[in-house]
Amino acid sequence: MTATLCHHFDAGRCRSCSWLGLPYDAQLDDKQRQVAALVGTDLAWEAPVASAQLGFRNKAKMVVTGTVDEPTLGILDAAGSGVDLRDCPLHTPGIRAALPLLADFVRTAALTPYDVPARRGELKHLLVTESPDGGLMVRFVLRSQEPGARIRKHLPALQAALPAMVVASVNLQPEHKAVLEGEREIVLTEQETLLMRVAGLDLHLRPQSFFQTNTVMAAELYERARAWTGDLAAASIWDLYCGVGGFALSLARPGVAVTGIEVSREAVASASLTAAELGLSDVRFEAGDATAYAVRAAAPPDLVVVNPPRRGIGPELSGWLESSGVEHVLYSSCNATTLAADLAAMPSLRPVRGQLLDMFPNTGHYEVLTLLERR
Ligand SMILES: C[S@@+](CC[C@H](N)C(=O)[O-])C[C@H]1O[C@@H](n2cnc3c(N)ncnc32)[C@H](O)[C@@H]1O
Repeated sequence: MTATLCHHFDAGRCRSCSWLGLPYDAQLDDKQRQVAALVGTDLAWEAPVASAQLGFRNKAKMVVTGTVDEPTLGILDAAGSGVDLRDCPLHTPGIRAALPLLADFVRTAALTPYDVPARRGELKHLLVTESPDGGLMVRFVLRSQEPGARIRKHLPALQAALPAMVVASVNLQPEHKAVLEGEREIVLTEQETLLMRVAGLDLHLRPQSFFQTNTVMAAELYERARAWTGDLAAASIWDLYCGVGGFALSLARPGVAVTGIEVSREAVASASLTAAELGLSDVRFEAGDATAYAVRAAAPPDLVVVNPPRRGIGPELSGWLESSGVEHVLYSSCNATTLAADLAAMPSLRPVRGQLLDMFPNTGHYEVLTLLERR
């Protein structure tokens, strides 16, 4: 077999990048064919936006296994054993440089890796996010607070070795189940948010808030949202599933009422902080369910942006959009199959413009932005 860009893939240790064996141009062509087949061929498709094939992933979600002296940072294989992927080439350079130092910290602070079958140990995951300017947010997902004092004690030494780490926190995930993180977060640093400079905005990101995993593609997405909707003369905009407010804040203009709705309170707090810093008094964010907000609203806005998780917006919200009278919808989707199902439930809203953005190179996944117009 021809060598790919990743020695873990070639050795069969990690197959997460299942398309790595395909040349990058062929990956993009296949994705474009697939999205056109699902969403339609009678709209104006713009050329796909290519990503860097490596070094693009701004978030590492490392399962920690092994022992205190020899921790493994990576994934679990089919047999449940840890596979060390601390040099995964998808991660941004700052994350790659930080992971060996964090492995050293596991030893120094004596953080026993969690042993899934034995249900013993403390440190479950290390979650690391890098901002475009090289700042790092490091989160220790623990079973209990037991190692908390040791983390605090040794944190100054870690900060000295890793000055890019501007936010550090502990997340408590006491349950024995396959979820990445729990509800309780304890921020250990004075700084509580990572500043993500994207598309000319300084977006605050608190722990427990979603951010697009490919910062360059996120910027492309928000810039397109601005360009595609700039001449729609919308006086009111909703950004449903708004996260830390990337779309809402990109579309904010004096005199335009923008409302962002998002289920994560931490993301809403992040977005509200950015809006306040920018002095945007017409922009507000609210924690809640996107569908519930829409169906209870007194009147629909002129433009709705939706950017749901992989499951899509579902029949209730698409049914509401169909009958709402909303003139334009900007739908950003990471799953063209659920996008196609949602579009089928909104026959009065016709896709007029579409573009694939390669948020997830080397896999079959991608982001697709579509502008829908009422017929
Ligand atoms: C794909 S992310 C998009 C975030 C944001 N638009 C961005 O550009 O970063 C989907 C977001 O939907 C939120 N979410 C999930 N279910 C939700 C619901 N029922 N109502 C509102 N927000 C929800 C998630 O917390 C997440 O922040």
